[in-house]
Amino acid sequence: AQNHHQIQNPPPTIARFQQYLRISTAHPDPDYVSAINFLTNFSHSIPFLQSQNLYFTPERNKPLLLFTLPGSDPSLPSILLNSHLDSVPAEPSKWAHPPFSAHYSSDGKIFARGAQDDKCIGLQYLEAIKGLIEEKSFSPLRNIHISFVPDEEIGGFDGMAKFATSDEFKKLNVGFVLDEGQASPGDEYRVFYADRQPWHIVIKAVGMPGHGSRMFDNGAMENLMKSIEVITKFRDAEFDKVKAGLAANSEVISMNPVFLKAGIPSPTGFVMNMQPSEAEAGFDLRLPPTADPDAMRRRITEEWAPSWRNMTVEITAKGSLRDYRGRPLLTFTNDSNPWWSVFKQAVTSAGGKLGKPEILSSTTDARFMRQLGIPTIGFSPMKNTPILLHDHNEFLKDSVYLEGIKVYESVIKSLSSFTEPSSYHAQ
Ligand SMILES: CSCC[C@H](NC=O)C(=O)O
Ligand SMILES: [Zn+2]
Ligand SMILES: [Zn+2]
Repeated sequence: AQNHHQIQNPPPTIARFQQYLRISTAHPDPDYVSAINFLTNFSHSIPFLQSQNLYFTPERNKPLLLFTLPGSDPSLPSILLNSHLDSVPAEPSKWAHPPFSAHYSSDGKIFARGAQDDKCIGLQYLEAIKGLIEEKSFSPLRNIHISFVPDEEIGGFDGMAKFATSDEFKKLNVGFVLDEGQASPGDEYRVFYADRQPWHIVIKAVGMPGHGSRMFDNGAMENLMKSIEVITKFRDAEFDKVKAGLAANSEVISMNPVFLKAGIPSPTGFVMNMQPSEAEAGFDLRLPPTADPDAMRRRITEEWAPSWRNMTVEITAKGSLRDYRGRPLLTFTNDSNPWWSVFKQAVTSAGGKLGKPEILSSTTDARFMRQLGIPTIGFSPMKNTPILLHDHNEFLKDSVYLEGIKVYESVIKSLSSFTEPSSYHAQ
């Protein structure tokens, strides 16, 4: 039985989280303006915090909100805390509570699209800064920037991609970035040092059309089905490594069909006795940061879409696999990266434990900062929480949310006040 009791008088911190969650920034029609107004209003209660809106599209319909808390030594590289404003859509009829109602159940769960991905972290950054300033013992050395960016869920091309390559961004002199991670069902927080790189692949087959009763070679459907067989073998081999415990999901190459398009339409569906002369399939492929992209391209063109079988393929890499120096897009999580050590220590001293650093299965805006060579860690402090991003009934528990604010207070305090990477940068 579903719990329909709702907590009526939430504490202000939870009420603010609910308010942010009630603004629908779901695609395809995200209300960025209301989200930014809400965040800006809240920021007025935080002393010293400066804000600006940035626009990178000619229509100015995809605003980016940037807060800055000035440090006492602005010559040091700054830290950036990033979250995205947008969400994926939700199917309300499949949810126990409306996805934009932020229902607060009597067992402390806040249900909403975006509760985990990733409105929690955006507001937690601000709450942490507010908490630190109210304590009065907070005096950051470095500038702290907090960005709320549009369009992450659709690739970030009009959001973080444009911001990261802008003059405004360059002026921020960012030395270290925290971006979103994922919930952890266990006791340890998860932490991510790389994303996988998405490729969109569309394979097209052409072939002889003919009567549905005739058996002949080289029909478009037959050619596409042959490709799908080969691709399925590759997919199984990759997935078997995961099933055998030899690799994590995010350490292999994933390849999943996302659309099939063929057939001759008729008023009642498809013409059933004609073999079509064209057929098409789309795939979502994800490469771990150390994969060999050239070998992958060869495999696709030679084995999956061979021209001798009248096949063509379009491969669209949604970003790059290497940074501007030609190095894989990954952030070191060892002592060679002083930011990492400070971050880890700060989580620990707030009573948190970090799991083994992982590659993220999916793809975030972090890749645009790693592309610039800026160390970037994916981290959303949610432990003992089922992974519900992009799922029905996405929720976060109040206690987890509040504990996350404490973790960020510790992390922000440590990162903004340590000195070492000035020399690290200068060398
Ligand atoms: C083409 S980049 C797509 C980014 C997207 N991010 C979150 O889900 C993803 O599919 O991983
Ligand atoms: Zn996200
Ligand atoms: Zn997402």
